[in-house]
Amino acid sequence: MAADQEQEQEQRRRLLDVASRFPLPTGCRFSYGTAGFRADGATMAPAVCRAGILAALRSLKLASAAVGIVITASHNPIGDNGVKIADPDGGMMDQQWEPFAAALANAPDPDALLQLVLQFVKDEGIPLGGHHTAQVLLGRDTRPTGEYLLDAALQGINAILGAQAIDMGILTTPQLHWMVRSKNKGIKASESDYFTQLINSFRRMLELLPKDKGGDELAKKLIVDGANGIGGVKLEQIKAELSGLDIIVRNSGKEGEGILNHLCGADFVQKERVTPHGFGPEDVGVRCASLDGDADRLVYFQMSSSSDNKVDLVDGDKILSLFALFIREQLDVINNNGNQVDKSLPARLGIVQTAYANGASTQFLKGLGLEVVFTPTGVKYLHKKALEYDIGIYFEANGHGTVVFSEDFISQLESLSNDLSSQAANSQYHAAMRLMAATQLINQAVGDALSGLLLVEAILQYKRWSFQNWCELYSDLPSRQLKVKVVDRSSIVTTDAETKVSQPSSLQELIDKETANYTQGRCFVRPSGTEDVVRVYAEASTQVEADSLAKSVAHHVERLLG
Ligand SMILES: CC(=O)N[C@H]1[C@@H](OP(=O)(O)O)O[C@H](CO)[C@@H](O)[C@@H]1O
Ligand SMILES: [Mg+2]
Repeated sequence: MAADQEQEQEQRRRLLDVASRFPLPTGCRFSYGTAGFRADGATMAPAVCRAGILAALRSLKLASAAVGIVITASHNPIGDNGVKIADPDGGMMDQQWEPFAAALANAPDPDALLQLVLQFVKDEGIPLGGHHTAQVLLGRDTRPTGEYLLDAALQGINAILGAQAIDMGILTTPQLHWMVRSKNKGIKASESDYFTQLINSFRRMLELLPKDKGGDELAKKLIVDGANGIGGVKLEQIKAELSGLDIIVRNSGKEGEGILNHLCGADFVQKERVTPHGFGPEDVGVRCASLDGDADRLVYFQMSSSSDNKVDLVDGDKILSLFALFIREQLDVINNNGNQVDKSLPARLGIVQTAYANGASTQFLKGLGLEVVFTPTGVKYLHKKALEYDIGIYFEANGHGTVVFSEDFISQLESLSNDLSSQAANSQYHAAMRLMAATQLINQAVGDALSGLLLVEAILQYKRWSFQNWCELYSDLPSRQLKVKVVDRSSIVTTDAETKVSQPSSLQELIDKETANYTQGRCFVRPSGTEDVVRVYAEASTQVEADSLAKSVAHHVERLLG
């Protein structure tokens, strides 16, 4: 008993101590947004330290399963930084804990922080006190504030008795998510295990290419814009082992090549539709890809003319469409009744998008007879929805997405592959093996630009499609995104997967009225979860109309909300 009391005292002392080491600057208010806490990197230490405490508590709550902490601000400017927590399955932290995360980050002083933790631990039945262990894996991107914030996170984790922090180093965000997931599955979870899985499954995909398909081979050359972030660094490490591809990394993050996310990266290319820094007329007609600063987003582009820097863009919606076509084709081959072997693989295939998905993509996917559903913005919503299917494919238009397969589906696929293995020349067998390789290649924890890129490359080779073939799958409707600064963005409340404003109610009426003036008009507004702005999105049949619709709605937002 005395020992227990001593531990309890020690636990309290540690929490008070760490909180006093990271006082909350006055006027600072953190909210757990679309992707965790984000702000100017120099102000983030208190929030990151408290995220460390939270991650350790989460691991304690979940029977000591490994939990992850990623220190990154993704595509945001180099001065920003952020922190988010990965759950044991490698996905985003359960949203039920977000209010506690925010309350903890905003606890005004050490006493308030201690009381908050003790109350939460009691309410949630968390075994705090040193009898149980907790494990937290940490990763960070290349930002200059990363190391300092990592230290803050370590101090937060170490403030919880029994918690162990494992620094996995400088990583892409999806690498850390993959490591957390793998560790909890009992699979080897080091960086080299991650690379081995990617390289081997990519090779496997190429070995399974049909030998007798006509058409041109895909050009081997691929130029990748690494956003001067961690993705380019990692790609440089493995590119020599990616057979069948000749990868050139630009904006690779090497000294002197440029600034993280500045005039480069997936967010820049997708929003501006121009070439990133470091690309020029000599690249016309070459297939190019662009990653964001922490390499969880991927878009493709190609310059069609040397006279300007405009690009033909393949965004997340078209990557999704490519994946959907490929997976559906394999399922069709497997389930085609004309096959020699009477085996089938029933699978519910679901496509998950957000309101930012180009209307033309949704129409295209629905036209294929696929089930398409919508969620609010943010991977935490899309991923969760995708898990409801045997195979769920989700993407945000900005290039963040992946494919998830249910355990049940994978085991059925495995047993089917075994049954068919005696018929190794059979097309059914090949289709099953291709799907198996895809489940290995794609990062099922979270969207991953590197694994996504390799799956794209394998599918383009499989289909013998050029960039142009892919790009012409459908034509995007012209669209425009604007940001509006308002006094309090939280005064906008949305509903119907963010497609409608419920408050202030007059705003939706105005949006409807404006939209009705445009052919194929669609428009919605929502408060950003990562920046202090309201976002306006508009689509219409011409660029001029899309611009004009976005502008007039932005004007209403400004007028109503100041
Ligand atoms: C329109 C847009 O691109 N929004 C992005 C952006 O969220 P906002 O809540 O819109 O700021 O950052 C998120 C995190 O990276 C990403 O998931 C999301 O798609
Ligand atoms: Mg990112």
